[in-house]
Order: sequence, then C-alpha cells, then structure tokens
Amino acid sequence: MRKRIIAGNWKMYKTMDEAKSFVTEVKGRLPESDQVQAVICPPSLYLSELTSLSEDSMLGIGAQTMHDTDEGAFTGEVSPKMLAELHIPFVILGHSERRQYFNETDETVNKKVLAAFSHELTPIVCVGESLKQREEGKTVETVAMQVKKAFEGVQAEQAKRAIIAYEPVWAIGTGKTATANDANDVCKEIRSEIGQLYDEETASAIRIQYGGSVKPSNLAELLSMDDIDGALVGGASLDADSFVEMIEVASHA
Ligand SMILES: O=C(CO)COP(=O)(O)O
Repeated sequence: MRKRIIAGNWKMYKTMDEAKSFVTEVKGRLPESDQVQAVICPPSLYLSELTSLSEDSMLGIGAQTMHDTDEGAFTGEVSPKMLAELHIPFVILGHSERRQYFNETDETVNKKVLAAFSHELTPIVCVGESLKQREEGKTVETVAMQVKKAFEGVQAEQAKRAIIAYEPVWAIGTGKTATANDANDVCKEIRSEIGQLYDEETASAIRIQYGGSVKPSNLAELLSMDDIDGALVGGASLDADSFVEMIEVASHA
C-alpha cells in the first residue's frame, strides 16, 4: 500500500508572519495517521524558519524549485546542497509555471531530478499537458515523454522513492478539475510508462499525485481512484482549515 501524500504548493503567497501562524496552527491539528504524509512547500525564504517550527510534527516541508548544481554564479538561485543542509525532504521540480515563465525544459528538469537524488532529496516531478495538447488528443504522448525525459539516468531504487505530480495545465488555478476518471486514466499511463522504463516493482512503488483545482470537496473522489496516491494543491492549501480538512479526508478516504 502506497502512503498517500498531500502537498501544498504555496507558490508566491503569504508573508512570513502568515506562514508561521499557519504552521503553528496546523501542526497541532493534523491527524496521527501513517496512511498520509502532509507537506507544505513555502517560498524558499521561509524554509529554514518553518523547518524549525514544524520539527517533531507530522508536517513535512518542501521547496518549490532549486538549481541543479551545488554552487556557482547563479544569482537568485537556491542549490540542492543548501536544501539538503536544511534537511528539506522534498522539492517540487518542473512545475508548469516554472516551465512557462522560467524557461525550464525537460532537460533542465532531468538535471534537477538527478541533483535531487544525489542529495537524498525526494523530487515531486510535475508533468501535464496544455489545453491545446489535450484537444489534439496528445495528452498521454506528452505526459509519457515528460516522464521519460525527467527520469533519464535515474536508477530504479531512486525512482521508487520519487513522486510524480500529474497536473494538467488547463486545470491549474482555473477551478476546472479533470474528472476523477480522466485524472486516473492519465496517472495509470504514467505508472505504465514507469513500468516500461524500469519494472513492475518500481511502477507499483512510485507515488503519483493529481494536481489542479483540488479542494476538500473533490479530494475523496480523486483518492478513491487506484492510481492516484495524493494531491499537489495550490490555492486550497493556503487556508489552514482547508489544508487540515484535506489531510483528514486523505487519512480516511
Ligand atoms: O499548481 C498547482 C499545484 O502545484 C495547482 O494549483 P491550484 O490547486 O490552485 O489549481
């Protein structure tokens, strides 16, 4: 049985005070469940402080992106070595907003995935088709290619620990969710791609999240699907009540 993972991607939201209040409130309200892992990914400026605040709680902390090298003249960037030093367990890589606004490509995502594993960070690798690709019937082809390229050079033992987030670009921040069946169909294809790249054991170990307008009211149905092991949540993860409710749903559903 794969452990579920609900991760909040805060994007560029919250002041430091708001972030600290959220963690202080939420860490005491999370259900004690070994069925679900709760993670928030705040802006990198807050990682250190929130890691200390969440110590000894069920709340994990992740980064939203990172560079692929340990150090260098890369103004504004944060390195995998820096995240590892802070004991940050997770890092989101290749989010569609990074691909769209910050020139990330399948090649750079692959370099970052390899760098994450070399520092024992668990990557949350984002893939997903645009509306145009979906309308042209290219969803599976697009997503399978993104997965294949992201995992180039990654060993099976590492891939088993990875998390893939299937986020159809047209469903992010739009209020449009893929139906649970449609989301599951694509997650199943992703698992099958991992099976082809590696083996059955790796395919059944890897965790696949759905992302795109997930909220407490639609989470249970998504999680009832065989190939959906969790969610990567934007807007609905910013509110403490709604975040806690999603963790409760995931611990029961
Ligand atoms: O991009 C997302 C999570 O990474 C999804 O965002 P929303 O949940 O706001 O649609």
